Amino acid sequence: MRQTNTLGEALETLKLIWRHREGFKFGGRQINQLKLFKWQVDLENKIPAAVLDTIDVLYPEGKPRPLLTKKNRIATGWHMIFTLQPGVTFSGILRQTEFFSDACRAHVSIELKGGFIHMTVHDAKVETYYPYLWDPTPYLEKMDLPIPIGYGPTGQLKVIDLADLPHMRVGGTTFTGKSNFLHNLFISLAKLPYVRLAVIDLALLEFSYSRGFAAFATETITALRLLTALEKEMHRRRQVLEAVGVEKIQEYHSLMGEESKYDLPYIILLIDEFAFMNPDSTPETGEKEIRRQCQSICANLAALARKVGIHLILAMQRPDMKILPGQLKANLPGALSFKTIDDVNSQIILDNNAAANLPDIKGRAIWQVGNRQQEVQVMHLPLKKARMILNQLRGVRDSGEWINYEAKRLPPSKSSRKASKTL
Ligand SMILES: Nc1ncnc2c1ncn2[C@@H]1O[C@H](COP(=O)(O)OP(=O)(O)OP(=O)(O)O)[C@@H](O)[C@H]1O
Repeated sequence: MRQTNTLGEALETLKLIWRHREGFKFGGRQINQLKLFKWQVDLENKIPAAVLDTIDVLYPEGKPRPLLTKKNRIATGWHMIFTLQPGVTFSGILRQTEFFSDACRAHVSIELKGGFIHMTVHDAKVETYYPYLWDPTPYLEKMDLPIPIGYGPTGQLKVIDLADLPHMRVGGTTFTGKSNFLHNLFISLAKLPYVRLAVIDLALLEFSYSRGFAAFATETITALRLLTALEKEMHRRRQVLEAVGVEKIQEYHSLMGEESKYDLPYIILLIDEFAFMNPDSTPETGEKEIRRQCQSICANLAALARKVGIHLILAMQRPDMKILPGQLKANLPGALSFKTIDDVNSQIILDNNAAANLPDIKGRAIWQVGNRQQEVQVMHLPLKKARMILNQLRGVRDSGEWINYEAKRLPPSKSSRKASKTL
């Protein structure tokens, strides 16, 4: 009988002997078929076993505990359903998510559905590199603002509709891929002819290539002017929608026809580094006031602008509670976090430690909406390629600034509208 070296080989051999019902040797020892079969089953059940062990530790014997009623192997890992016993609460289990993640060495999401606890353990592996390749066309039938987030464990590209989301927060320490993602986002949105972009680049993240295509500010004083113009535009749009008796920009577009997407385009505001708007990090009174106003307009836009088609993406390296207070965070429901330097930073962005435990892979991040999360690998878009794509878009689009925030003129001129439609 042959000697096996690896686990894979051992399992292959198992299949063979199962058919022929003979004993065989593994590592020099005679293993009986039944033992090996049990070993395979144990391996398969490693995750549910880790979850049950964690429950044993968290809910000592004799005390009420969640009871496993169903487990299924799914493409991305395991899905388990638990019944809630009297004395066990959903929020109590949710608070223990980190323990389950640690025990399974995988991301765990927990939800309450129909009175049952649904736990999903994502133990599938994510590939380490994907180049930027993005065509929004197949998504436009169902989505207004499709954006690619990254590839998940199944090798599927996670695409979301920013129009539904409606705002996002992006975190992660330096050199992990945050800027790359923002360029992904910018270029992907620039491909949509009924989108206008605004960038506040306080971190000087090389967004200067977007000048003339997007409204652009690199200092807090110009950022304040830009934000003020956007806030006015938000109020103007609310009146426009009110006048025709609709509540949301989508209803306006469907009532007034495709053409109206160019009269009332979506506006996406991208801010990096949002923490530079913290008034407490400057001693100058004048600058403090500018930052305070910037922050307050951002909070207003996050709370009120989604229905009128203005969407925010706020990126930050080291957020704190002052820069991302609970209310603002609640209004930015989509979160993408690259690796953070510690649990505290991960907690601020995601409300859990998942981003601190990410592997050291550039472009690897956690995508989270509510308590659903998944690990993704963001596509790599080198700056040179971003510049090249934008230059091609400039060729078919009006390259004049669509928003003259100094003069507070909005929305884009007729000429830019005509040019956009040819894209
Ligand atoms: N998705 C990705 N795939 C492969 N490489 C990536 C990816 N994202 C970023 N990189 C590479 O990792 C390095 C850091 O990326 P990036 O500048 O985006 O990080 P960052 O976190 O924004 O850093 P900083 O805040 O200092 O600008 C770059 O060399 C970039 O080319």
